[in-house]
Amino acid sequence: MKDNLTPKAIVRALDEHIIGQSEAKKAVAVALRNRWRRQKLSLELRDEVTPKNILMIGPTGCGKTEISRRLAKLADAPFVKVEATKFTEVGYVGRDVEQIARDLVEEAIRLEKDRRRESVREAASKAAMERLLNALVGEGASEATRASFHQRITENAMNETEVEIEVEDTPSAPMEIPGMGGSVGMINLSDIMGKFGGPKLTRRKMKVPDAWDKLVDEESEKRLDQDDVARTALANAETNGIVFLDEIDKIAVSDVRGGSVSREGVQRDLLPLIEGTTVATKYGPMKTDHVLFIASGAFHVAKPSDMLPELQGRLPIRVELKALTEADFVRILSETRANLVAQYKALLATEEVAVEVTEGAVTEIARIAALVNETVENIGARRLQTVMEKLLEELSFEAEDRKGETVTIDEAYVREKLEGLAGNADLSKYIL
Ligand SMILES: Nc1ncnc2c1ncn2[C@@H]1O[C@H](COP(=O)(O)OP(=O)(O)OP(=O)(O)O)[C@@H](O)[C@H]1O
Repeated sequence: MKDNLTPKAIVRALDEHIIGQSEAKKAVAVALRNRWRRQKLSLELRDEVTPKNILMIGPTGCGKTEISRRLAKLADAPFVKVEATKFTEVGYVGRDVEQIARDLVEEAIRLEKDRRRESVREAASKAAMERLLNALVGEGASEATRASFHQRITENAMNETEVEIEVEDTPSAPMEIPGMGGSVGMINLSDIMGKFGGPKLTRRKMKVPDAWDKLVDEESEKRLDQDDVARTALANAETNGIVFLDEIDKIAVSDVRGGSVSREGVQRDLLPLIEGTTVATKYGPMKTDHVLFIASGAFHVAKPSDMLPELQGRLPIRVELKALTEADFVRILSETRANLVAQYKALLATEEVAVEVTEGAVTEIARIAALVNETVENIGARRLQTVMEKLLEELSFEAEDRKGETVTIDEAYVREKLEGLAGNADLSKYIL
């Protein structure tokens, strides 16, 4: 983690994307900084300092996931989101919660590979191009022919051409080893194959751009030190991993139909993971002691005190997030980086349609989104997405006929497209 990511710097960075919710931002910023601080301690003390996990309480669509995801991105930390209710489904067995740790490691592997691919990209691209050219013109072709095909490929002139290349067989779905139960026994067939005489090769026909991607991928993989990737990723998951446990309130409440046992069961199963345990993964054992858990829920029905006392104790930091208001919606649409308005503008600009959205239009969009949330169902800022999509539906479809035009979206435009829908609860239920 970068030294300059102080709590204040983290909050500032989050402010660029998320409106309000300052209490939650502060809490996650401190939690993240504490990890950096922990790394500075003596080994003896370092082991004693465990993360202070966070419980976020707030209605749907108010920024709980977004804050956590952005935090992880900022820190380059492996992040997984899990719905706690997933484990109450039929067929659930206690050990399934360990899959969370395995997913975290997989995510860490993905991050680590992405990071390292950059350094092998040049060599991998070169080798991939050689293989692609061999497949297209044969190994014996003259330098001139190769050069001419090379140029056509890079100029996208061969995007529709099909080519047959020899590639590693992509692994089929993981195979379960009978008797080992749950996902512990999930072993990838290709992992076994890899251990016995290298991967299987097959010939496959595909379009040139797909072949290119596949070959670059293979050539990059070859150049990565897989053992070192696994070692680094495992350590990264252990010290920097963040798990977002959504809908924790849904497993806290008792169920009159007898679901309470399994819900309490899930809480019990989650406990060791949060307290710190060692989970077997395909890259080696992973300790969960220092993983940061952010649990979240609306807690409309259940209260945090309905959770098992041990679990409550493991989520010592409580923050409340507020429901978003019409004024927040205006700010989300105009102040956040890469906001929805900017996104639609950029998308339509690719078709040479210039879109201008007036301040009045933004206010009106926010008003309608808040109105529909109030009359139909409050889904928070997610409503902005459905409203914006509806507003621009027609223009998005007809863009090809409006090349070169500038379209101004003002208050009247928004009213014309949306007012009838917003005023009618039945209609907006289906359409907005
Ligand atoms: N405070 C906010 N500022 C900016 N955008 C927000 C804010 N809250 C939510 N959003 C946007 O709304 C969408 C949904 O938000 P998010 O995923 O954080 O919901 P949530 O609070 O985690 O709800 P749930 O518990 O239902 O998952 C995201 O696309 C996010 O960008």
